[in-house]
Amino acid sequence: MPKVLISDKMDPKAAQIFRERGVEVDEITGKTPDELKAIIGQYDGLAIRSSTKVTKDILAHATNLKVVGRAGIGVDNVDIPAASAQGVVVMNTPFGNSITTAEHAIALMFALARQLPEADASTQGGKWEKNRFMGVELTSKTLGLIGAGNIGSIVADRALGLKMKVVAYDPFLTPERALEMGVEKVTLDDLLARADFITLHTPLTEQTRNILSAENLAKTKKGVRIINCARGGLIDEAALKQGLDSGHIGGAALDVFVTEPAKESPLFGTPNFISTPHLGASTNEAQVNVAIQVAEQMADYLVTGGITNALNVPSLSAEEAPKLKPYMALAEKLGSLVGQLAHGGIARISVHSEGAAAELNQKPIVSAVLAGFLRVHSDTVNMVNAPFLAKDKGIEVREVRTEREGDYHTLVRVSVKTSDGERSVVGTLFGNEAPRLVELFGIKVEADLDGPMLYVVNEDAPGFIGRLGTTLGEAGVNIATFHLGRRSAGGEAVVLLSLDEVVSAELLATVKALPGVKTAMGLKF
Ligand SMILES: NC(=O)c1ccc[n+]([C@@H]2O[C@H](COP(=O)([O-])OP(=O)(O)OC[C@H]3O[C@@H](n4cnc5c(N)ncnc54)[C@H](O)[C@@H]3O)[C@@H](O)[C@H]2O)c1
Ligand SMILES: O=C(O)[C@H](O)COP(=O)(O)O
Repeated sequence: MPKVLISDKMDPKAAQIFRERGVEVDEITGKTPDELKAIIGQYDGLAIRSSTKVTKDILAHATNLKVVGRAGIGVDNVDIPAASAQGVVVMNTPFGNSITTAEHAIALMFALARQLPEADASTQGGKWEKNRFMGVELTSKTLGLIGAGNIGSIVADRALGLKMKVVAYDPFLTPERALEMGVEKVTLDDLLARADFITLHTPLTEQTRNILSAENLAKTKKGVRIINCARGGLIDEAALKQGLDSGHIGGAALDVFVTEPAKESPLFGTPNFISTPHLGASTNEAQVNVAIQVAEQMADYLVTGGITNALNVPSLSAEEAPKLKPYMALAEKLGSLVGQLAHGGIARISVHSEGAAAELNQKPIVSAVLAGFLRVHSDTVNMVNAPFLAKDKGIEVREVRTEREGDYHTLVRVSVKTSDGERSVVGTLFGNEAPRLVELFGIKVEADLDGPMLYVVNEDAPGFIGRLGTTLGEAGVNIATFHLGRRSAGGEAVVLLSLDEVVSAELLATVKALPGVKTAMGLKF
C-alpha cells in the first residue's frame, strides 16, 4: 500500500481521501528539515503547502518518493529540477484557491483605500479620529494588473464590477484575451504611469523578481497604492519602505514577503502599510478545494498511474492510464532492447506509433522508451526523469505517428541514430496486452522480451541451431523459448533465446567462438 506524508496543515478531507483510495497517510506538520530528512525515506508521496521546503537535500533522503503534491498554486518551495532528475512527479492544484486569493487582493485594496486597519486600531483604542481617516473611492480609478493569469483575471473581473478601469501588463496576454477580460493591455511603463492601484499576480521568476524595483517604483503615479498577494520578491521591500516614507507611495498591502515567516521587517509600523501572514489562500472553501484535489491527484498517480496537473511530466488521465499501461511496458522493453544492443553515441531516438498505438497520448509512450533506453546505464531512471536526462545527454527525441494500420493493428517502432547508422526495433501488443517484439534491426523475429535472454547474430547455415542448443545444454543452461529470424536464406540470421538464468561471461565466450557466430550478447528485461 503506498504511503503519503502530509507535512503542512491541510484540511482533514485530504487524509480522508487518501484512506478511501487505499493510501496510508501520516500527518506530521512543523518538522525541521533535519527531522523531515529522517522520516521522508518511508514515503511514496509528500503532500505540502508553502511551509515545507522540498530542497535537493530533502529529496536526496526521499529514496521512495514518487510524487510531491502541492495543495495550492506556487511551487517555488519545491526544487523541481532536482525532483525531475530524481524521477519525482511534482503536481499542484492550479485553480482551487484562485477565487479566494483574488478576493484577498480586493479586500486589501479596500483596506488601503479606506485605511481600515489603522481606523480600526484607532477606534478600538478609544480615539474616534473621524477627521484623520480620509479615504479614496475605487470607482473610476485605474487598477494596474501585473500578471493576468487565473488570479489576475478574477481580480480584473471583480474590479470591473467596482467600476474601475483595468490596465494589464502580461507579456503572455493575447489581445483577444484582453478584450474578453475587458482590460486594456499595456506596457509595464504605461501601467506604472497610469495606475492608481497596482496589484501583482505573477509567479516569482528571474523576469519578475523585483519587477517593482526602486527604478520602477519611481515611475509610478504619486500616491499609488500597491497590493502583493502573489510572491515576496516581486517588490523591492527596501525601496517600498522608502517610497512609503517619502509619501510617493500612498499605501502598500503585502500578504507575501521575501523572507517568510516574516516575523520582523523594516516595513512593520510604517504608516499606510498593511500586512497579512500569507493568508491569500486561507478560506475554508479554498482549503477544502485544494485538499480534496491534491489528495485525489496524488492517490490517482500512486494507485492507477494517472497524472493530473503535474509540472514536470505530461498529464495522463486515470481513464487513459490503463489503456496506456501495456504500451508503456512495450515501449520500455523496446527502449531497453535498443539501449542494450546499440553501440556508439546516440544522436537521436525516434518513436513511431502505427495503428491503434497512434491514437493514444504519445508523450508517456516516448517517456517509457527513453526510460527503458537510459535505464540500461542507470537504475535511477524512470519515466519522469528520462526526458530530462535524454536532453542533458544531447539526444534528439522524435515522435511520429501513422494512424493507418499495416500488417499489425498496433505497432511501436523505436529507431536510434548511432555513429553506425539508423537501427530499429519494432513491437506490438499480442491480444492487446502482451508486449511482443516483431522486428529486430530489419529482421522479422517474434519474441517476448522477458527475463534473461541470449542474442546471437550468425550466418544462416545448417547445424548451427543444434550446436548452439548443445553448447547451452552442456553448460547446464535451460532454454525457455527459442526465436529465430533471418534476413534471407543463407544470409544474416538472428537468434533470441529466453533462458532460465543469466549467461555467464565464460558461456558467452564459448558461444561467440562457435562457427558462424558474428556477435553474441546477454540481454536482461
Ligand atoms: N498569497 C497567496 O496565498 C497566494 C495564493 C495563490 C496563489 N498565489 C500566487 O499568485 C501568483 C499567481 O497565481 P495564478 O494562479 O494567477 O498564476 P497563473 O500562472 O495563472 O498566472 C500568472 C500570470 O503571470 C504572467 N507572467 C509571467 N511572467 C510575467 C512577467 N514577466 N510579467 C508579467 N506577467 C507575467 C503569466 O503570463 C500568467 O498570466 C503565483 O505566484 C501564486 O503562487 C499566492
Ligand atoms: O501559491 C499558493 O497557493 C499560495 O501561496 C498559498 O500558500 P499556502 O497554501 O501556504 O497558504
